[in-house]
Amino acid sequence: MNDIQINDTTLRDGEQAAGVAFTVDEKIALASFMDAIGVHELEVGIPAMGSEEARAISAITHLDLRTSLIGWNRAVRSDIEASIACGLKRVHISIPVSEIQIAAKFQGDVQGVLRRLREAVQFAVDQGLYVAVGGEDSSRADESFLLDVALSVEEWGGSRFRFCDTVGILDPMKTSQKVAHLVQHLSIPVEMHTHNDFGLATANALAGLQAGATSVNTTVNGLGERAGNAALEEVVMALKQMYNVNLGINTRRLRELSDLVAQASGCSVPPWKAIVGENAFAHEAGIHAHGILKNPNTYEPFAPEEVGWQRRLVVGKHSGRHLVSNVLQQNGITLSKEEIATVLEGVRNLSVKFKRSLTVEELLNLVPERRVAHGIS
Ligand SMILES: CC(=O)SCCNC(=O)CCNC(=O)[C@H](O)C(C)(C)COP(=O)(O)OP(=O)(O)OC[C@H]1O[C@@H](n2cnc3c(N)ncnc32)[C@H](O)[C@@H]1OP(=O)(O)O
Ligand SMILES: O=C(O)CCC(=O)C(=O)O
Repeated sequence: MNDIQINDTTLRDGEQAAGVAFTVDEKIALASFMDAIGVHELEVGIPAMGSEEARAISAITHLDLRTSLIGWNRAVRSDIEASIACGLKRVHISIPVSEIQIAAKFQGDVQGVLRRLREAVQFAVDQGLYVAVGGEDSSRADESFLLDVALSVEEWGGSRFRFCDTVGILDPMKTSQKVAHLVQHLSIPVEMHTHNDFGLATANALAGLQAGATSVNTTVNGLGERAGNAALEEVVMALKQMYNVNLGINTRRLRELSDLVAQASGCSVPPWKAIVGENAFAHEAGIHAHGILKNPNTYEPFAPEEVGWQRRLVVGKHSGRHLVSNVLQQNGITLSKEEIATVLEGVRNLSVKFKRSLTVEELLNLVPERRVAHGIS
């Protein structure tokens, strides 16, 4: 896996999450941040929406960012004209490719769909634009029809073809087979766009990359339609840690970026969220904390600092004596084995009562008074 490009679509598919609406300033701030950390390409939105959306996209095109900017379009000439009016030099043109989509949206008129696509691609190419095409619902499309569409795109001057698992129904094995088939026959790069309806978006995106795709659509925090998309932070860190692919992205700012997107979207990140969740590097359980105190590699796939986090050891219902005595020692208190056992019992009771882990102060309050008062060891 070499020369992989991240094309982040937080500002397009991410914003399509129900209830999410970024302001112009938020779109500018997010684009600038992703540019600053080295994301290669940004799908900045849908110019055909007009008004605020077009204003935000125009503003982003005027920022003179290093990252490439691409706008999302239907296979409609006026959509592409709207992209040009925003100052975009790259357009993504989407076309449904599955029977179910073509039947619902174009009354099953396959030839009409292909005609629309050809006209749109040729118009965009004639305007001197970089043209990428997305096969909407590629995963449910007939495989030979999908390949014919992609080969036609290549012939018409398109520069990239996006394989979309629009409703997130693939698993990594099937993704790999379908994407490998496309890659074998195409000269243009293939891009992955995977949805998380079965929790497999990141796994499928990686399977597609392993099968030869060289670009991948991501969103920060996995934000996006329904259950969301492949998460930027997951794809970037999996590539780095599992496949030794360094994308040149400053991963130390991923958590900060996650916070920005959570704030702008109003969608908070669950504590257990991979890479950026509050608990991603937190340890409470006795056996885990005991291991971590000896060697953090026992229960961490990589150091938290790599993504802008810090390790947290918290005392709670599942903690054991090693962690409790470690925290107490950091506060100048050394207890006997029996005393630790008593404190631990108090920790378990209080954690259940409070339904959370304890603060250090709450832990200290469980220590026999004379010990705290005199710091006796
Ligand atoms: C899988 C995806 O995520 S695709 C991206 C989806 N994103 C969005 O829809 C968000 C932004 N969308 C919008 O603001 C609006 O839908 C617009 C501006 C694009 C179009 O708005 P409207 O003209 O009001 O149409 P509406 O959204 O109700 O219906 C979609 C129309 O686009 C057509 N269409 C859908 N996909 C495509 C396509 N890839 N190429 C050409 N036409 C298409 C539909 O057939 C329908 O056309 P019709 O009006 O002739 O029946
Ligand atoms: O780019 C496309 O063709 C559609 C992308 C998309 O959002 C999807 O298929 O879910």
